[in-house]
Amino acid sequence: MAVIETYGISKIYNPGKVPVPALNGVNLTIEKGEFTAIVGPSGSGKTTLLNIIGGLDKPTGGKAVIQGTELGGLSDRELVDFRLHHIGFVFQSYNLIPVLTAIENVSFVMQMQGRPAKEYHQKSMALLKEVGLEDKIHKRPSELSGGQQQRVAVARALASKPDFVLADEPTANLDSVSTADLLDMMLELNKIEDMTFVFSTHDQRVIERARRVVTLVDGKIDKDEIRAA
Ligand SMILES: Nc1ncnc2c1ncn2[C@@H]1O[C@H](COP(=O)(O)OP(=O)(O)OP(=O)(O)O)[C@@H](O)[C@H]1O
Repeated sequence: MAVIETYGISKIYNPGKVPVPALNGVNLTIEKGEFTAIVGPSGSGKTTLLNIIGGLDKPTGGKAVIQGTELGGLSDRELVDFRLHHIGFVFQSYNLIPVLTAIENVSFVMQMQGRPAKEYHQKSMALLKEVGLEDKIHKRPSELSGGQQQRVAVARALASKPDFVLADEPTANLDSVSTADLLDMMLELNKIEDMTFVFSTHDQRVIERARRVVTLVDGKIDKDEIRAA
């Protein structure tokens, strides 16, 4: 079963009198274990598509199916619960909780899922080790570099044992060394854990390392390239 399927997704924003078309008939299937970049010019619909796949926004037409569940068939409450258990989110601005330490930020999702304290503490330690931050577990976000904060964000995304990780411009605020390190880490998690990653990016160095590159132009898929591993 595919992890992500979209069928004829369209999205028209209606902020004022003039409707703004953002997506126009997007059909996309992403299988488990893919490492896919969504690219395209500014305004081509990348964030809108990721928000719809992540159940953060609803399409005007068409449907998004995640691991066999059609998101449009869920109530708002069910959708919140579905996101918590099925999708890991990474944002360009990291979105860590400032007053919590690295380990508390990672544990938070598992606490919300109602997992026992012992389990989430051990799991958070293991995840922070996996992203190379075992010596920073008690640091708050303000005490970490941008690259380190984004590593915590990836560890947090993985904590929910998601079906896939969705990342909107994850390297937008990182320097080139941190970008390369983050990509190495994501590729390693992809290889070792078969974790599916879908991310939007403008960064050519990130695009070069994707295994599949889906290009959006004016809200439509213009190109879909699969690269040899
Ligand atoms: N909340 C909104 N209200 C109105 N129009 C919006 C809204 N969000 C996005 N749009 C419009 O929808 C279109 C697609 O925007 P989107 O942010 O998905 O593109 P993008 O490819 O992610 O762009 P960027 O690379 O600049 O982040 C654009 O024309 C944008 O102005």
